[in-house]
Amino acid sequence: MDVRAWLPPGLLFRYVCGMEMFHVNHSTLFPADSIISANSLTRVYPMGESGVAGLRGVDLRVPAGAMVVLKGVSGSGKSTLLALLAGLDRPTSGSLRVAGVDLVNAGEAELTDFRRRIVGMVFQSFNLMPTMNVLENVLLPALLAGRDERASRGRAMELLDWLGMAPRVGHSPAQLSGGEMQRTAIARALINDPAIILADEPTGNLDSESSHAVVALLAELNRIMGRTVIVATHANLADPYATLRLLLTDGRLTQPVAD
Ligand SMILES: Nc1ncnc2c1ncn2[C@@H]1O[C@H](COP(=O)(O)OP(=O)(O)OP(=O)(O)O)[C@@H](O)[C@H]1O
Repeated sequence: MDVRAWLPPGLLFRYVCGMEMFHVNHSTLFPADSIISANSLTRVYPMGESGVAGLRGVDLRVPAGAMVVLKGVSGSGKSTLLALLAGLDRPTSGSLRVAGVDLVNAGEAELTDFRRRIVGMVFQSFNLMPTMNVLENVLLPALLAGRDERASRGRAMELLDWLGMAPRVGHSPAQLSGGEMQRTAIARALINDPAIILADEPTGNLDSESSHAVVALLAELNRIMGRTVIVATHANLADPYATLRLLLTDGRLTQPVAD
């Protein structure tokens, strides 16, 4: 599905022609190197005597500007890997560099800064703040990052407008459909202009039409706006857009397929 069929009329022109908020092509910021590189990455969750292995030695290179589709059955380690890439969790052993940041040795302040500026996350369960309206949810990461409120409000409105959410900015999450909640979450993920979008089962709670729209949107963020996108999913919807397909099996990467 082409996102153009889904974008509100009139917005496509501004979007394709380069709105001010999408002027950075991040693939040019990390030209020579992989934006993600991991060696022997492991994560063992403390439990019982031996612990539970979430990842068992993952080697990974992701070129800047890639559209990665990460698959694997339930429990294979997809969420574990995304949490490490997002700096939400630390590996037990191995090395991990994302956008030039050493996520194994980074201090807490550097990690917080990394989470705020480098990555944007989209979750299956949306994770919107129920007491905040749509605009406030989108603004939150910008305010936490210490950005100018007035400028951020303008950017949030542009993003929400682009995502067809302008009529809903004052609504609370409980008043939204699943697709609208996910579009709000995508706007929130983009507010700090991250180089990398990490999406963990972003269509898991959506109907078929909204699922297609969200996947197409992520693909457009990759293709037109140069974001590196990693989508963990059971579904096949994102496959046609992938430039790199990865399969996790029991905590190990198997069958990396580059197009
Ligand atoms: N906090 C935790 N404590 C203990 N074990 C965990 C924890 N999180 C994940 N695991 C275990 O690590 C392994 C990988 O889990 P993970 O959630 O990464 O898989 P997944 O592929 O994302 O699964 P799903 O598709 O169901 O979300 C599983 O065996 C899981 O039980």
